[in-house]
Amino acid sequence: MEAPPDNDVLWARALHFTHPDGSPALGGVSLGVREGEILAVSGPRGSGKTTLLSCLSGLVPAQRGEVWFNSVPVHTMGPMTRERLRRDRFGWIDPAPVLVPELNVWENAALPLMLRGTSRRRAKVAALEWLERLDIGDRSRNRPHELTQPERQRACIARALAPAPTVLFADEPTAPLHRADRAHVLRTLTTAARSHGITVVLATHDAETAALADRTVSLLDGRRVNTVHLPPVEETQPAGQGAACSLSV
Ligand SMILES: Nc1ncnc2c1ncn2[C@@H]1O[C@H](COP(=O)(O)OP(=O)(O)OP(=O)(O)O)[C@@H](O)[C@H]1O
Repeated sequence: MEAPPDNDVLWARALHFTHPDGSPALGGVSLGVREGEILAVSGPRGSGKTTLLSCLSGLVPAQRGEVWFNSVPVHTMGPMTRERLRRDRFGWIDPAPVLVPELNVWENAALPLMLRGTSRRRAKVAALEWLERLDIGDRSRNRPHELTQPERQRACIARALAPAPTVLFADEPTAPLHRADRAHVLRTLTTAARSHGITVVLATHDAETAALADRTVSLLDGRRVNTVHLPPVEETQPAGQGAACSLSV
């Protein structure tokens, strides 16, 4: 078995994934992510970005191929070990905000820290700090249903950053935000990642978002291609349809 390079925090080789209904999603994707790097995974809708992040993070095991985290094989781990790895070392941001409705905003943001064993008091301090940075400190005592969708997404981003994960998987993290909010939240996210040495794997079909990354890996139909030219997200229309793109393989 080929060993991953030492300076890659994540390394994947020949990942294949087919969904249970037979839909092919990844057709042999290999990549490396360096420590502290912000890597964009770009491609039009349905190109396999979410599936790739799910396999890299150990959320779902690829049917074929290898994933290594800090030179430890993830592809041979059992479900409990993968779960612990995700809880202790990884963060995840979904394209749509999902919060626990019974908890207020700071309790939601503090949850991953408390699951790692941090005291409630220290977790609260960290959660409030990140909520402030994301401009929703004044909503910290509200329940999720009292927030707007963009505010809920900011809370999810604070929740992902508060534990300073080794790797943050961000799947279209600014999808529910307005254009003006998007730039601010992305800047906060990338600045936080750089100052805390957090490695980010950022799935996006938006060229402007991908431009903030150190490097971009492009996907098309579950395979890596050299370039996918994506329009800024405002030019994609009508909503819900695949982004127009041109590619060079
Ligand atoms: N749960 C599922 N069951 C069956 N097929 C799926 C499922 N999720 C995704 N797919 C299919 O797998 C392929 C890759 O999807 P994936 O969501 O990984 O792409 P994506 O680039 O993240 O797209 P999007 O930007 O729309 O989220 C697509 O053909 C998609 O239709």
